[in-house]
Amino acid sequence: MLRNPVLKTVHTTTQRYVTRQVRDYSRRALTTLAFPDLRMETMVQTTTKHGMDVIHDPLLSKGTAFSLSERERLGIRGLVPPRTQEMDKQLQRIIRNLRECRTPLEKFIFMTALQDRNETLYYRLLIDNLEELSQVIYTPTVGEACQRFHSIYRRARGMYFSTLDRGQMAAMVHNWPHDQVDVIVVTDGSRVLGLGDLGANGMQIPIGKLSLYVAGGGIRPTSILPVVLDVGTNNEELLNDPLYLGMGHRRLEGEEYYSFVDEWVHAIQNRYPNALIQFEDFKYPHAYNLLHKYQNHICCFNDDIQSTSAVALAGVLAALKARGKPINALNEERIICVGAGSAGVGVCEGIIDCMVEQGKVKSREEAYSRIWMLDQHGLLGNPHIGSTDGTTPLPFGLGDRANLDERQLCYLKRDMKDRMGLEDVVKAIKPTVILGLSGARGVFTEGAIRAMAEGVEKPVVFPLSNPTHQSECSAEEAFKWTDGRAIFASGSPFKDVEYKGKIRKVNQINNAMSFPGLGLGITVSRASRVTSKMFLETAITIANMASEDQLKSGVLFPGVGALREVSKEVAAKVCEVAYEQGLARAHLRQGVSLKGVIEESMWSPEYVPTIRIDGHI
Ligand SMILES: NC(=O)C1=CN([C@@H]2O[C@H](COP(=O)(O)OP(=O)(O)OC[C@H]3O[C@@H](n4cnc5c(N)ncnc54)[C@H](OP(=O)(O)O)[C@@H]3O)[C@@H](O)[C@H]2O)C=CC1
Ligand SMILES: CC(=O)C(=O)O
Ligand SMILES: [Mg+2]
Repeated sequence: MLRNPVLKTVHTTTQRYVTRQVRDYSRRALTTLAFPDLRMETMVQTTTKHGMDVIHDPLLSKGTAFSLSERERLGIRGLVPPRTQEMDKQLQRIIRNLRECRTPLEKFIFMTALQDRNETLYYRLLIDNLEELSQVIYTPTVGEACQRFHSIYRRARGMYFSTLDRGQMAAMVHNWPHDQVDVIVVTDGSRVLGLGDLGANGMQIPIGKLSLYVAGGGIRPTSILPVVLDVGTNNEELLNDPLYLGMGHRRLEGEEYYSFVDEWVHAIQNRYPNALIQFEDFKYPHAYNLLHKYQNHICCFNDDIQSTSAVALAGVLAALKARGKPINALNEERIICVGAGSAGVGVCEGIIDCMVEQGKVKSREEAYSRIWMLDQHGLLGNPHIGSTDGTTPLPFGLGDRANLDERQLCYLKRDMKDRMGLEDVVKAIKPTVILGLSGARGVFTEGAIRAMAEGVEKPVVFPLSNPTHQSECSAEEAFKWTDGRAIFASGSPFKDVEYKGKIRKVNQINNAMSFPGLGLGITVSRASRVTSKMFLETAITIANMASEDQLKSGVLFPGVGALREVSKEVAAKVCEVAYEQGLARAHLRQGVSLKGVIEESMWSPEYVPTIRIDGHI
């Protein structure tokens, strides 16, 4: 009889399926530690494949590392070079070849080819060189890879649902070859990083994000699913490019759009009811509308809104600590946010939630008064100031600000002139923190940052837009304009800067620091929903990870190189919240250490000692 509560609750399916799960080497740790009833010490993976099919399956292939007896058993004797070479030798060769690639895009193509040949080796290489290679498979290079997707396309990965597939999605989801999917990243490609509408080319984003789930969060490579919802594109260049691989029509909008997404959500829910769905790079306001539509009904979140908010809040809290202030003094900050879209509003909502939670503001309205928000027209201010009748009380006519929605209107400053430029806003309010989520290169001007630096000893300057060339300012500019005093973080990596003979530390604030841990925590606890408390606690967890010495030197929290460590901490906190909020469906035995379970649950890229054909001994 099956007594594993996770398998019992989650997979109300056949004995054959459950047995396959338990035999899966990569789940061994989870079932062993959390659920000793199902202790399986097997080191064997079975397959129905044979010969070349084994070698060409990236999830099975060991390349040159197949042992002689395995080669015999799997019918691949003579199909690979004779000398058995273990992973360390393979890594040496791969790294040598990778270093010979001349451009970041060549490295990207090289990494993709490796992933297509041998996923175990791909993830080993990625984990061992996470800081360097995250810049290849993720931001900034992934941006160029998306722009060039239709030119560099080689091999299928992930699933596409297009307008050709209306009415077919429920059947189509069964084309995906894996019965268990834990994490899905889905985009409609409408706002890819700061690069705009890239249509179906956006597929590289879910693929890159999911690689980080595996490498940084220990999610199994067989349990991830990258998805593009191809609802068309409004990108003229792509529409006119004969090599473009997506649908050649303009984007669906309105009811047609939302019913398309709804069909997909239902189809996915039907096949993978427990999978975590991450909405990624949907343009504003679709991003918010979809989040609000689904967040209380399925296990989902929006990465740009929510996990960006967690990691940006972590950065701001850690910056308070670096300035010697307690983290519950957030309400004393004066914050400018340049960008009033999904990420800008999402990040500011997270800051507001935190101020309210800290109890130092009397109301949510008071918290809003601490944040000044700008969009591409300038400050969200009072359109009546400066007119002949500057005293007309709002909301009687917002003029051409009427397009702002209720989320953005909360930040509107009735006592300040609408559309003030950044430098004027800085001079008027003397900010302590400036956040960039605009996707617009260079909007943190020299004048604005210099003016900010006059009013605060340690200005917190976070240009968070991606990829690098869309950043609101560079690290070098920020340190130069603040005379080296900035506490700096960017969305894509910059190198540390030497200014006046001293190394100034650059931090990376990217949602990649939070979503792998979140996904791990959700998967281990089998939480049914993702809640705002999970993001708040994620932020506090990350904010508390740097040592005093690191904070003093300008390091706010560990970098991408330490992502697995960060993910363990985040996952433990997310699990804790899931149990506290009654959302967890995996039963933990009394006395079991949560961190221990999480650590043992993390998939690690090692070749399974023995691969065998199903049914053979
Ligand atoms: N570091 C990280 O982890 C993350 C970074 N990001 C980055 O944030 C950026 C924005 O993403 P997102 O919010 O989803 O995009 P949206 O398109 O939803 O929002 C962009 C916002 O920026 C405003 N904007 C555009 N140009 C300017 C300008 N010149 N000056 C001031 N504001 C401007 C827009 O104003 P208007 O509405 O008037 O057009 C809009 O409010 C992207 O570059 C993305 O890469 C996003 C998520 C995570
Ligand atoms: C990092 C990320 O999700 C973005 O720039 O959109
Ligand atoms: Mg994104």
